[in-house]
Amino acid sequence: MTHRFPALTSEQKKELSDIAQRIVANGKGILAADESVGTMGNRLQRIKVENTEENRRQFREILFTVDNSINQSIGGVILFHETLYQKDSQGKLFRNILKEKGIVVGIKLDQGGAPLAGTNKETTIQGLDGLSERCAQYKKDGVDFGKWRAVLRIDNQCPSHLAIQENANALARYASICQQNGLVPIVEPEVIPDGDHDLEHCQYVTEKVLAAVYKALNDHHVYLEGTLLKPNMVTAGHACTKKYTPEQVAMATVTALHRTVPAAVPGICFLSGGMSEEDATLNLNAINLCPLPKPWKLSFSYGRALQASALAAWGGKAANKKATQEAFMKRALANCQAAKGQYVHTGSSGAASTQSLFTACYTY
Ligand SMILES: O=P(O)(O)OC[C@@]1(O)O[C@H](CO)[C@@H](O)[C@@H]1O
Repeated sequence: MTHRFPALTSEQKKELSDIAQRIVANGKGILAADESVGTMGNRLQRIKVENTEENRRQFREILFTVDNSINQSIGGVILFHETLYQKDSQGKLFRNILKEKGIVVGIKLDQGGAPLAGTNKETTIQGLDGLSERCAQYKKDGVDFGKWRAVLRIDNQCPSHLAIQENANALARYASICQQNGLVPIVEPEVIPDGDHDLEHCQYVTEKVLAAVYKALNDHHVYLEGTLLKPNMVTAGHACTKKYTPEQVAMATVTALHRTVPAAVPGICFLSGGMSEEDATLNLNAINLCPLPKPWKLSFSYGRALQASALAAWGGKAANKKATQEAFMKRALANCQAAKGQYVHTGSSGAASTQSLFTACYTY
């Protein structure tokens, strides 16, 4: 039996649960700034900026050197490997800038998709080989949490039983390896919004996926108090003609979570999945106001929905630093309010904040 061979000591458990709780304390959420080089290239292309290491560094320097009060709304930042070792223009490591603000540093650990033969173009995620060594090195380099994104698609015969089981098992194996190395695993099974399915179908699939993930985490003896979940909100497919209110999205989302995610999990930080910045905030706010039991913190781990206005304001020009930081701060604050169910939409959002950020088949 498991209790005879404990996976973690009580000190290790305490460290993990302290880290997880710090990240989501008081309405704080996560800035997902872990775009791979290719994904960042797509973002920069839209604002006509070349995808060089220096341009990626410059944009991220602007985000990370925002006023210290950002630590009231951002508890953690997920970095890509390259960014973890980059410095600001004064020669200070980004990770130290973040830590001095009291922000927990995280790292993307998955290494992209591989096809699952015999399925309708489904994938599993790679990166388990050598993961323990990578985690150990990252921990030494000041990282306290990891992220692994599994992608599941709703389509003809999808997600298949194989894709659900395989991705759940990889997420659980990753989570176990992270915890052995002192990193809190962010477990991200994303049901992507591609397709014309309705809200009810997304809820059905999301429940199946989350139930499989928590079964696998239990099988792998993962300490749930030292994890965070990063799921999709339950929404209709991007091409669905029927539109749903934030309250309907919230009810479907919290129902799915309530049925599948144990109360031992300290926080659920949603991904934004191509929603506009404003929709991501309004939906999060409605989720926190949803009249169902909510034993976990319900917060955000947004990539696009925290950076779209900031990227548009920057446009690759150092002179736009102030406007960029203001745009970022505004979204961070709005989402922190939404994580407490206190966001009030004023109607004064900039154009960029209401634009859909959807990318078809957003796989890596
Ligand atoms: O959906 P969003 O909020 O833009 O991004 C969610 C996310 O998991 O997907 C991206 C691709 O892996 C990551 O950069 C990011 O952490």
